[in-house]
Amino acid sequence: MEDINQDNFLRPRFLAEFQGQEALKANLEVFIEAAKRRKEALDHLFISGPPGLGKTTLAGIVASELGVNFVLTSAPALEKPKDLAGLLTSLQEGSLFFIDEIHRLRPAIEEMLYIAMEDFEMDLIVGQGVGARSVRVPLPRFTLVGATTKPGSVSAPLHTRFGITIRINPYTQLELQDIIDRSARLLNIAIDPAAASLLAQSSRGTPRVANRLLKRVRDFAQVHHEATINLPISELALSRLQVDHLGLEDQDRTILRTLIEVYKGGPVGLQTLAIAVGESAESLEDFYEPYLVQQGLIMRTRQGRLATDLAYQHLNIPRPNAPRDLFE
Ligand SMILES: Nc1ncnc2c1ncn2[C@@H]1O[C@H](COP(=O)(O)OP(=O)(O)OP(=O)(O)O)[C@@H](O)[C@H]1O
Repeated sequence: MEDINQDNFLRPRFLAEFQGQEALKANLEVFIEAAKRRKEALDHLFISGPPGLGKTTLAGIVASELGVNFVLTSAPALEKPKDLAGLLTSLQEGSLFFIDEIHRLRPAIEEMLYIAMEDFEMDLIVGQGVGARSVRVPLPRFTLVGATTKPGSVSAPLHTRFGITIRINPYTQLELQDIIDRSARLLNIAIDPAAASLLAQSSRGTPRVANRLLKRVRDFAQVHHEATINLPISELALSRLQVDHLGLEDQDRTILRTLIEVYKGGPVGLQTLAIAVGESAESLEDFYEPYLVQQGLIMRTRQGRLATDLAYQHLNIPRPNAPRDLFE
């Protein structure tokens, strides 16, 4: 089980500690400073990007930089309008209200949020039975931060109510190396540049993965009495963790191997492939596939998923001649 407190401990609190994403940070700095000078709540902020890239971290940083309180929830936790009403009434002037997975809001909750975002008001039902009536109550001016891994699934009316839109893209190798160096300093362990570089390369462009690998490699270093995380101990740890030089783990390779060996490289439908590898279609599509596609190992086509030449090479499986080759 991951140490949650330690994860929080590694979480940057201010913009200056948030590594990489320079263009995005520079813009945010301006928006935060302007809101502070006007003594107004920041405009509603929409953050999209793959999991583990720092959406929650960034929202917390914005709250710290603004010096406002941070209220955090996620769309699946908001089952009934009263769940949202409870949180809205707990907000203070300028509060940052963070809703994770905002693409999963129920329609009734989304409608309620429109009024809260636009008019800073909320409809409350008072009384019971035939005497029940709806009264509109004012809310403090707050900033809604909506985060999602699936911006395309957010309804247009909701999306257009956000004044600031940010997309976090996967981190570069150098940015990840900086994140690993910072985390190693905080964890009080030395790391060689070559080892940091290998871990960065194996981190799938994702700080959360980088921190996880660092903590596991630290375990190997400590058990092997190494005061510094060096290249050999990192290589040993990654091979024991079955993480290869592209950052693929066992299940990633199972997906590729199934596609190649069972379905002759595809095309095969998402559902069929998901069942074959024992995953839900959603987790295959949202969690595993984006990185495999980004690395050029899988192609998404209308007919289904295809393994690329690179996938065959990566798994060291000879690619059978394509039919057209037979006629050449
Ligand atoms: N830019 C960064 N610099 C340093 N550390 C970072 C950065 N971004 C993320 N992290 C680290 O990565 C971890 C994951 O970040 P976070 O939980 O914010 O990701 P997320 O994108 O919100 O994930 P999810 O989409 O699953 O909610 C954090 O604990 C933090 O330590």
